Amino acid sequence: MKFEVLTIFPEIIECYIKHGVLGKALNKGIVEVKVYNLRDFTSDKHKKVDDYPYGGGAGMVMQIEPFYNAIMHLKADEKPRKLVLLSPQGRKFTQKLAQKFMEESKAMVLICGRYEGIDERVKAFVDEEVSIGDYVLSGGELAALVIIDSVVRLIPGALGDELSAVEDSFMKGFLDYPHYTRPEDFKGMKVPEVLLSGDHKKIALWRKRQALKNTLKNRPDLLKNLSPEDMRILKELC
Ligand SMILES: COc1cccc(Cn2ccc3ccc(-c4cc(N)[nH]n4)cc32)c1
Repeated sequence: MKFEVLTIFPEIIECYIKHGVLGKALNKGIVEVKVYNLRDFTSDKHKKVDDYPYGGGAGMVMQIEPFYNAIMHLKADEKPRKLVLLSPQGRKFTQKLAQKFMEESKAMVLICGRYEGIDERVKAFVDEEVSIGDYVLSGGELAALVIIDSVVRLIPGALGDELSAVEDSFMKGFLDYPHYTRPEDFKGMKVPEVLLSGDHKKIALWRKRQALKNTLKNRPDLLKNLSPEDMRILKELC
């Protein structure tokens, strides 16, 4: 899968993708990430990318021309790609949308604005406008990295442990269970006995109960379409 990122801060993307799961996926050739500096698609000597908003108001707005020139440059190879604009006003990004992007797109262009946003006319050239949450970031780069990271984790072979992607919380419709590792006793804080029992059936049940308990407490909105068994466990918790 190929990601092409349009930004005025390429170093934000380049620094992050070298590490962790993404770094391994890049080294395996499962993923390719190309970053384009929008300033390279300007036509003035100052490489200007923003201007004052028509109609007045605080801050600056990013001009359409660099985005248009960059998008046309990418489209010149006539290969299919999904163009995604990051924005606080976009469609909410979820694990389900990450799965959809992974399944449907061989290549994605992630368009990152800055300042108070970008000229509305850029939206005529994109397929999706996506928000990663109900809060305002300083630009689209972090949102682009969230999308790249969560989509890459779903690509078969990317994690090296197929179970991880499948087991990831949200895939099952509720939050994750608690995790523990050595030491067994840290300043009197002990690992739950059941996890030391070796009884895999008991451990699986304990983990399911804990996951449902966590979900009921922090994200009851996720508790939809539960299986009869999960519903039974949930009722015991209430
Ligand atoms: C457009 O409305 C804005 C109003 C005030 C500031 C900003 C800053 N900003 C610029 C480009 C940009 C791209 C994405 C995001 C963003 C995405 C999510 N989920 N939160 N924030 C924020 C961005 C934008």
